This record gives sequence, structure tokens and C-alpha cells, in this order.
Amino acid sequence: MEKKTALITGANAGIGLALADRLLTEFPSIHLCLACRSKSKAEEAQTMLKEKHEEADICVLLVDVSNLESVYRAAEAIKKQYKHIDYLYLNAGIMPVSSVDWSHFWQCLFSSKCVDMFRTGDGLLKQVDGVTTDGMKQIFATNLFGHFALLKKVNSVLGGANRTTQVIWTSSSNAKKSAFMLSDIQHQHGSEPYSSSKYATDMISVALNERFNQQGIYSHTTCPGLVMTNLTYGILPSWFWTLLLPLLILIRIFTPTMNYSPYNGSEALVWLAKQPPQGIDPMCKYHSRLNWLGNRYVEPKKVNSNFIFLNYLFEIQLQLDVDISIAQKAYEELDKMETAIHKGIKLS
Ligand SMILES: NC(=O)C1=CN([C@@H]2O[C@H](COP(=O)(O)OP(=O)(O)OC[C@H]3O[C@@H](n4cnc5c(N)ncnc54)[C@H](OP(=O)(O)O)[C@@H]3O)[C@@H](O)[C@H]2O)C=CC1
Ligand SMILES: CC(C)CCC[C@@H](C)[C@H]1CC[C@H]2C3=C(CC[C@]12C)[C@@]1(C)CCC(=O)[C@@H](C)[C@@H]1CC3
Repeated sequence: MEKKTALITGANAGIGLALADRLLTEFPSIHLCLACRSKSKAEEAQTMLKEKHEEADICVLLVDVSNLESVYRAAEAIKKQYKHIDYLYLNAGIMPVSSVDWSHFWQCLFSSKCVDMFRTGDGLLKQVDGVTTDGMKQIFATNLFGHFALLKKVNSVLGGANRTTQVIWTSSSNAKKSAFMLSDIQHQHGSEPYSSSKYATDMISVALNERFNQQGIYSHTTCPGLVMTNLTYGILPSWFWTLLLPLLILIRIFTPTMNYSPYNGSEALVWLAKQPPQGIDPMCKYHSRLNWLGNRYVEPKKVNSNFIFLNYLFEIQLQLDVDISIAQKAYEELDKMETAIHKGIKLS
């Protein structure tokens, strides 16, 4: 049997690192490529993984997904090194937050929106954005566009006549339809750039399936739930989260999204790698869950709904609803943007 290859962006920390560890346990002979922006952090992760999995075949690839020149260089290196990639995990991501809206928190706590607030974090965080050296919005460039450009450039080593590739995105239940606008795809004007980038991620995943399933490329989107990583430590300090642990365990009775550890959070990402991709519903987002007994499981949830009446009845579904035609347009928009930018960047 041919050896499988997995590439993970943002593999040096949090969910990406836990995923790398779990893939090595599930598939001991797998070749893992840790695609990270920091050489020292990537090598530290590589050493740590090799200590735990002595026979592991791991390499490091440097890529800053928010910098297109870096993405193009990484794509060239990937095409030189690999004939085929089996699993492409597009996981690197950021969520810069300036503060928590505590008054909104107290208001929601005693309302019907309480469980949903803990599930999605909707309206609780003041999201802030920056601008990359390419002049793009930072969150859009990191969470979505850099990954899109990478995908486009390594297309020749994905899928194929007798082989498949699974593209697996780390999205979020914070994805929000009303935060996204096709005319402002980078989210230059709104106040929810993270929610917009993750909604766009879900749409691009749907559009990728429409376009590339016939070439053996399958795209799946996931949500790891609430997980303690550098991302959440940027919202509240780690000691505060540690104090909150008993409360989060209690909240698990009402919502199975309080995964806490990156290990639990990577459940859906690992589970997908074990499924034949042809059998996975492309219109679902795959959520890592932890029930109140501490058992992990994966819950597929539709990203679209055909029941227009029910859509309006349940506001939550409206927040997620992915329209295939809008998804296609979003794909075309990104494709055009990438083509225009690529012309301006010449690699020496
Ligand atoms: N934690 C949570 O509760 C949730 C997280 N997610 C998503 O999970 C994914 C992983 O996040 P998580 O593990 O929590 O957070 P971490 O901050 O722990 O990990 C993020 C990883 O992405 C890397 N990264 C960030 N920016 C870039 C960049 N420009 N180029 C290359 N790599 C980059 C980081 O590298 P470095 O160490 O160098 O910064 C790090 O390896 C994200 O997409 C996030 O949106 C979704 C839902 C919930
Ligand atoms: C006393 C309370 C327990 C304090 C916690 C309140 C909030 C800071 C959290 C409640 C739900 C959390 C959450 C996220 C961040 C922190 C909260 C808003 C996310 C938005 C983090 C990133 C994601 O992608 C989402 C899936 C998370 C959803 C829940």
C-alpha cells in the first residue's frame, strides 16, 4: 500500500499540533508535513512529535499564509517534493479580539439565546483586524485567501485518476451569514471579520466540491468547538480559563461544544481522514463534540437548508445557510483576485 501524505497548516500549536499527533497514532506510516510560519516553533513541534512517535516521518515547510509570496514559494516546494497529497488540512487561523462585551454576556445569560451564546460566541467579542504586507485584510488573508491561493497553486498534486485528496478546513460555529458580503469579501467595512472569514470558508468548501469532486478532490469543513489554545488565550488569560473549567464542564450539559482540549477539538478532523471521501456529505459541517460524560463524537450539521419556511422560523439556520450560487460567485471572486495578484508577484 502506498504511503499517505498529510499537510497541515498551523501545525506547531493548538488544534493543528493535536491533529498531527493524532494522525501519527491513527496512521503510523503517514508522511506528515508541518506547514508553519516560524521555523523554530515548527522544529520544536517536530521534535516533540518524534519523541512521542519514534518512527514518525515528519518534515517542516515554512509558509506564512497571510503573505502571498510565501504561499507561492511553499506551493513550488510542495510540487517539487510531492507527487500526491492525500490530506490537506487548511487549519492556520487567527481571531484577534480587543475585548469581551460583558454587558451583552449578562443580557444573553438570562435569555433564550444563552446556550447559543456559548456555542457560537455570537456578539460577545469585539473582533479587530489589520492589514497584511500585500495590503489585504489580515483575517481574510490568513483564514481564507492564503489557503485558497495555496490550493490553487498545488492543484496538480491533488486528486487524480485513481487517487483522492481530502481538503479539510478548520472553520467555526462562529461563521455568520449576515457578517459576509460578496461585494466586500475581505470584510473591509464590517465589525465581524472572523465570522465573515469562516462563513466564506464554508462557502468555498461547498464550491470546491461542486467544481472538483470529479477530479477526486473532496472538501470538508469542520468546527472544533471551544478549545483552549493561543487563540482563546488572546481573548482571556489562561489562568482565567483554568478557573472557568468547572463552569465549562457544567455548560456541557446544555451544549456538547465545550471541548476544552485541542485533542478533543481535533476529533472531527481526524474522523474525516478515516472516512471514504465519496461517502461524506459535502453540504455538512463536521463538528467535534464532547458529551457531559466526556465521550467524544462527531456531529454533521447541514450548512444549507431547503426548507425556506423553517429557515425563517429558526433564526440559527439562517445564520449559517450557504447558497450554492453565492458560494460559486465567492469562489469566482477569490479566483479573480488571486489571478490579478499573482501577475504582480514574480518569484526569483
Ligand atoms: N480555539 C478555538 O476555540 C477554535 C479555533 N478554531 C480555528 O482553529 C484553527 C486553529 O486555531 P487554534 O489551534 O485554536 O489556535 P492557535 O493560535 O493555537 O494555532 C493557530 C496556528 O495557526 C498558525 N498561524 C497563524 N497565522 C498564520 C500565518 N499567517 N501563517 C501560517 N500560520 C499561521 C499559528 O502559528 P504561530 O504559532 O506561529 O502563531 C498556529 O500554528 C483556526 O483556524 C481557528 O480559527 C475554530 C473554532 C474554535
Ligand atoms: C464566564 C464565561 C464562561 C466567560 C466566557 C465568555 C466568552 C469569552 C466565551 C463564551 C463562548 C466562547 C466561544 C469563543 C470565544 C470565547 C467565548 C465567546 C469562540 C468564538 C472562539 C473561536 C471560535 O471559532 C468559536 C467556535 C468559539 C465559540 C465559543
